[in-house]
Amino acid sequence: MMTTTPGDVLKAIRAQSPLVQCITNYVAMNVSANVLLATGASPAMVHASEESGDFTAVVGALTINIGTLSPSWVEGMTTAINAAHTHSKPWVFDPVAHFATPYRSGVARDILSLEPTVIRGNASEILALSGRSGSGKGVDAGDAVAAAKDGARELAVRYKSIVAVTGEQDFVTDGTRAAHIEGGSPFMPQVTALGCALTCLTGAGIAAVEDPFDATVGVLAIYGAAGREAGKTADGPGSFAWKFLDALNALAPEDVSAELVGYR
Ligand SMILES: Nc1ncnc2c1ncn2[C@@H]1O[C@H](COP(=O)(O)OP(=O)(O)O)[C@@H](O)[C@H]1O
Ligand SMILES: Cc1ncsc1CCOP(=O)(O)O
Ligand SMILES: [Mg+2]
Repeated sequence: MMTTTPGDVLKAIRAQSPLVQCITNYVAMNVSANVLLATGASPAMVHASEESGDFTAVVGALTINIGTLSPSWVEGMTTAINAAHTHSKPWVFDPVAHFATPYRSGVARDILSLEPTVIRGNASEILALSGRSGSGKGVDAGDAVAAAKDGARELAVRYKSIVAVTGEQDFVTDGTRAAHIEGGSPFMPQVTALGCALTCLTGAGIAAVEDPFDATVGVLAIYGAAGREAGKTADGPGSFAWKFLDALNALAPEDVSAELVGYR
């Protein structure tokens, strides 16, 4: 049984409103900030190396996303991750399309070697990160979550991380424990940067709750529940996007745990 339920994670985020430093990408900045605010957390997009490490010292958690990379951003990321280690702050890594170019792959490897608290990616990203071949198309997944489970377990052990693989049904593991999370909506992959925003929200979870495994499972369940709710009345990706923010905001803690279908 989980010591901290997904409903507890939602309550903790709302009660503490943790400050989350999101070093994300140009596409995801606005939607990620809105997702954090709607859920009850406090986002800040601070990425310049001149200040990123100083900022990490005062946040609840840091999130790193390589969606729109450049050398100056990588410097900002590295500075922030080093500060996270110095100040014992948990951090999340989102390896967006890391297999797409040699530059991206190299940066992802370097970041991974710093042992993120949580790695969150779609099935194609996690498959490729574990050294298996997949069929990702840029930032979009082309593989099923089930295909990435073995790789996720291996990555979790190798990097001492929690690994979250998302898709139609999500999978989370720390190498020993594992959970499956349902919910969401087929509109979710049709709205850009909802995965990136989930990575930022995972930062809020690990800032608010002690156990990063329970925190990650809880955040995925919150997302799944809000996605399911918004999908009930959405007419397409456009109305889904705003209904999803409203659903995150309106979510009741007692309605979150239904998304959690397997935990051991
Ligand atoms: N077909 C689907 N049905 C329901 N939920 C989905 C589906 N595809 C993705 N999701 C949800 O969308 C969110 C983002 O996941 P995903 O699309 O895998 O990330 P990314 O945008 O990084 O590729 C997750 O909460 C996931 O559960
Ligand atoms: C379209 C795009 N291009 C570079 S980053 C990005 C956003 C990807 O967002 P997500 O991984 O959440 O689909
Ligand atoms: Mg993504």
